[in-house]
Parts: sequence; structure tokens; C-alpha cells
Amino acid sequence: MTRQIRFNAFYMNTVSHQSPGLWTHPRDSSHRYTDPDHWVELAQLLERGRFDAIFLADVLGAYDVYQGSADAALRHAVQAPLNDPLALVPLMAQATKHLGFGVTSALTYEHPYTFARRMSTLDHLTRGRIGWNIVTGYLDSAARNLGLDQQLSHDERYDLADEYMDVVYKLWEQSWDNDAIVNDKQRGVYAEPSRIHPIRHEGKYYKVPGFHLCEPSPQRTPLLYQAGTSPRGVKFAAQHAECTFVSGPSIKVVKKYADTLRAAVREAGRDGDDLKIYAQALIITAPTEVEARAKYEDFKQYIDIEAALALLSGWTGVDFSRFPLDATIEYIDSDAGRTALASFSAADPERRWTVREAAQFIGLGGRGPVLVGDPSQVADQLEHWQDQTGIDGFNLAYALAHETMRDVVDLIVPELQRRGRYPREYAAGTLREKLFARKRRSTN
Ligand SMILES: Cc1cc2nc3c(=O)[nH]c(=O)nc-3n(C[C@H](O)[C@H](O)[C@H](O)COP(=O)(O)O)c2cc1C
Repeated sequence: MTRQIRFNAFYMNTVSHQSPGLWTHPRDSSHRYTDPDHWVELAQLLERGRFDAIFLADVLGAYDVYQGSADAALRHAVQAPLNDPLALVPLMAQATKHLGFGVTSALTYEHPYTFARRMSTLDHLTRGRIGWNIVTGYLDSAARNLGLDQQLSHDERYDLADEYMDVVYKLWEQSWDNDAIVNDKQRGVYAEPSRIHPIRHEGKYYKVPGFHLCEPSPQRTPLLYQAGTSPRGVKFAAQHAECTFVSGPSIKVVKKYADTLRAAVREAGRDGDDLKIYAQALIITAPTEVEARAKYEDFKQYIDIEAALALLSGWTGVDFSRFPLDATIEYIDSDAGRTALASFSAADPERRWTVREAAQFIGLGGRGPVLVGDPSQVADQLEHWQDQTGIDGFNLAYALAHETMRDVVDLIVPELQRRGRYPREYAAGTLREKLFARKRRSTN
């Protein structure tokens, strides 16, 4: 059976997400991010294109590693200003029936008890279409504004994350029995107290004695996404994630991530295919190859190198203003995200990147490949990537909001459907049922 390709859209509640500088393009509309219609139009477009979900990234601080200041980030709208992603969900859910919502929330800075309630509420309001991208954060600026001197060390963030998951699973899965709600107007009983259980959690980081405040939502545990590819990140993903996002500049790097993740999932006692892997990519397409190439050349003019370096510095914790643009990037451990730096250094020892090359690369679509061509050429490339790496689909960044997604929906989706490589309809049910044909998160 031919494997189907799946799509997510990769957005953030901000002006400039993964293509630093492109917001200045005359056709870009991402400055409309404060306008509710901007998001409703996008949600309806993605649903027309049968996208699995919109994945909303988030951070809780400014990109202030570059030159030790947030000035470059603010000047060039590098993920700043940045609004809360969760508030977009009910808006977009109300305008759609099937589209999923993979929302990023950093567990490092919010108590699991209040967070679990917020996700249950959204799962109710979306009729089971909420997903959570579990992140531990990588910006010291976030930690500082939340009262810490600096963020916890890289691996300790994952230790805390393990306990956090323990708490939220107890709240979502164990606190309320399936038959706890009786809703009996005659007897005047809404919920049966003996079927609602305090979770009595006492751990190293958290103490939660009581029961979950929400009644069970359609999915109970939201669909779980994750995106770490460091050894500790992979271990975490193997235990918890149902979907993962990977970003790498080449088939070689992405295959390595995908193989490592599937092997870790198997080692954790799960089926290796029990994890949907989406690789980041940017598609630049038009009805003809000549037009697509012209678009690509046009977009390249708008890449802002300083903005790209502010982004890369924030991701990696390394201040790239300290290096000449022609210096070669070497891998060093840092307490920010480890994968971003590795993907331009250690992940492929045969490919050496200069600072300028990396900035130009991430300037269009972030850390994934740019696939350029007419619909048939792009479809060939997508098939090739999937066949060579074993990924399930793509997490599509945009160059221009929302033109990039309109091109994908109008040109690439029909081409893939003609080839039998893309879903024609959504499956019924919750987000988890659509992706995995099961109601509850599988536990091994
Ligand atoms: C496609 C993709 C999207 C990500 N989105 C976010 C995000 O929105 N917020 C965040 O704090 N981290 C985000 N991350 C970072 C990861 O959650 C993680 O911190 C990072 O990959 C470093 O983890 P590692 O050192 O275990 O690889 C993202 C990573 C990838 C690959």
C-alpha cells in the first residue's frame, strides 16, 4: 500500500515566524496576526486542504542572545511581539469541523494543575481536536521574567517534564471515572463523588492532592506532540509523544532523527510506527517551474541576515554576532535547544556550514528544506523525502502568509491526491481518532 503524506501548518501568533525578513514582502499578510479574521481564513483554508492540524509554536521570552540584546529581534519582528496561541483555538475551531490544533505550551513555567484544566476546557470546546506540543523552553529570557535567575539545565528540564506528565496523566486519565457524570435531574445529582478521585501526587517538583477540576473531555489527554531530538529529548519523546516534529536541512539528517526516534519508541515497548513524524519544510510552487523559480528568487531578496542570526542565536544559546559570517559552525553543548546547532554541525559531519550559509538557509522556512518547483516536481520531492526518511508527513512553514498555504492547498494537495498519496477526506472523530483510529492515548 502506498504511504500517505500528511500535512501540518507551522505558524505562530506573531508577525515573523520561520522566514525572518519576509514580513516586509508586499504580498505577506502576517502583520494581520492581531486580526481574528486572519486566523479564521487560515483555518478554513487548511481544512479545505485536509491538513491534519495547525501547529502553533510559542516561546515565553525574547530572542535576546544575539548581541546580548532583544533590539534586533524587536526591530525585525523576530517572533516578537508575540501573542498567546491558546486564545486562537476556539476562534478557529468554531469556523471548522475537522482541523486539529497542536498548541505549544512550555511546561517549565506553568503549574500542571492549572494547565491540565486549560487543555481539558479546550478539548471540550473543540470537540476533541486539541493537541499539545510539549516543550521545555530554551530561552533564558523566559526564565528570568518568570522569577528564575536562568532556566533549569537542559537535562533537568526533561526530568521535571517527566514528573509533570505524571501529574497531568493522573488528572486527565485517572481522576474521573467514565461514569462519574450522572446528570440526573430527578435525583438532583450531577456528578457522583465516589467516582471522582483525588490524585494525591507528591513528587520532587509538584504536590497536587486533589482531583481534576474538569469532567472528562472527548480525548481526556490531548494528542501529544513533541520536538526534541537530543538523547534526553528522544527518551522523553519515546515515552510520551504520539507525534513529533523534526527539522533538518537534508534527507540524511532527517532520516537519522526519524530512525533514532523510531528505535527509541520500540525500545520503550511501543510499535515504531506508533509515532507520527512530521519534518519541517517550505514549499514554493506555482503552475509552472519558471514561475516557481522566479518566486524563490524574489523571496530570497527579502531574507534578513541579522534577523536570521537573532533567531539562530536564540534557538542555540550561542551569540552568532561574535563570529565572522564566513566562520564555520562548530558544535558546542549549550543549555538552550541542542538540536538546532547540531543540525548545522554534528548531525552531518560531511557538510560544513558557515554562519552566513546557515543564516541564509533558515531565512526561508527555518531549519527544513525548501522544495521549489511546479506541482508535479514538488510532489516528486515530497514523495522522495518520505520514501527516503520514513517520515509520515510535513510540518509546512510559510514564506508568505497565507499565500504559501494557498499554493499548497490549491496546487500540491490535488496533485498528491491524484497520485493516491494524500487523504481526500478526514476520518471521523477526535484528532487522535483521525490520526490513530483510537480514542485514548495508548499506554504500553
Ligand atoms: C519543528 C520544531 C518546532 C519547535 N517549536 C517549539 C516551540 O514552539 N517552542 C519551544 O519552546 N520549543 C520549540 N521547539 C524546540 C523543542 O521543543 C526542543 O526544545 C528543542 O528541539 C531542543 O530539544 P533537544 O535539545 O532535546 O533537541 C521546536 C522544535 C522543532 C524541531
